[in-house]
Amino acid sequence: MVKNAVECRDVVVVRGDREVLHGITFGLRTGSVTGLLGPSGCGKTTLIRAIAGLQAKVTGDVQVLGSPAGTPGLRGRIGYVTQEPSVYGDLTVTENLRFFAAVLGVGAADVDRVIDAVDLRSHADARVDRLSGGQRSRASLAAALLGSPELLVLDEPTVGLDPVLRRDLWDLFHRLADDGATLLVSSHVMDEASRCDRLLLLRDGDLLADDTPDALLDAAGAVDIEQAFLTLIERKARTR
Ligand SMILES: Nc1ncnc2c1ncn2[C@@H]1O[C@H](COP(=O)(O)OP(=O)(O)OP(=O)(O)O)[C@@H](O)[C@H]1O
Repeated sequence: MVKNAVECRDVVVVRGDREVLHGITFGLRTGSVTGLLGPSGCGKTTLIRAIAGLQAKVTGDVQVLGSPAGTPGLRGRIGYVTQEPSVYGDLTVTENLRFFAAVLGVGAADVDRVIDAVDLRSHADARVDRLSGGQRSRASLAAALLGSPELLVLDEPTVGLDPVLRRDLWDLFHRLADDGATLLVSSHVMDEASRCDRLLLLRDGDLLADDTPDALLDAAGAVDIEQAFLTLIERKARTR
């Protein structure tokens, strides 16, 4: 088994005529939940897309499950949830999942498993365009869970969810990691940080920190991750 599910080395990404990631290096340990945190526009989606193999103009090295990102054989081994719902509005939750299961060549039994995993059983027969925003994003997450991918890259999966659902989803992420999956979960909500095994703090395309939540708090002498983030920014500004 590869020890790190993802290895990024000196990753630079240009979008339009701007460099938006400036040389990012980190690894994601197999079987862990890593939070990718940082303010809007700092490059979280871009980094996730680079790992999913969907981002143009990437230089440096992005290794995913032992192969370069974007290698065709990786497709069925990665679950990627974008910020936009990736399910069809005019189909029910179950119809969507049966369709994606067929595309992936995954058995129908998996459809029931993922519906229960995201707690959508009561809306399994509802059309997706009649679901709330949070229910729709859970339907997208369910689609990404089909086939039990080894790596899950989730772009802000908990936006718009109430605290109980957010807690349930984080519990699900940890259960998946306990079963061996590796998860990278982006968020701009700093209070989600404590739920992660490890954190990547991104700012303006640079990696400010790569550590456990506790180690980050200790290093910054902070009581919460938001304060730790601000302390790290101030320290970085002083060393410039
Ligand atoms: N299609 C694009 N063309 C050019 N620049 C882009 C494009 N998409 C994003 N960018 C720029 O790349 C930078 C990083 O964007 P990205 O979407 O990765 O940030 P983010 O941290 O995910 O933000 P958010 O939390 O708001 O989703 C931003 O400055 C953004 O303006």
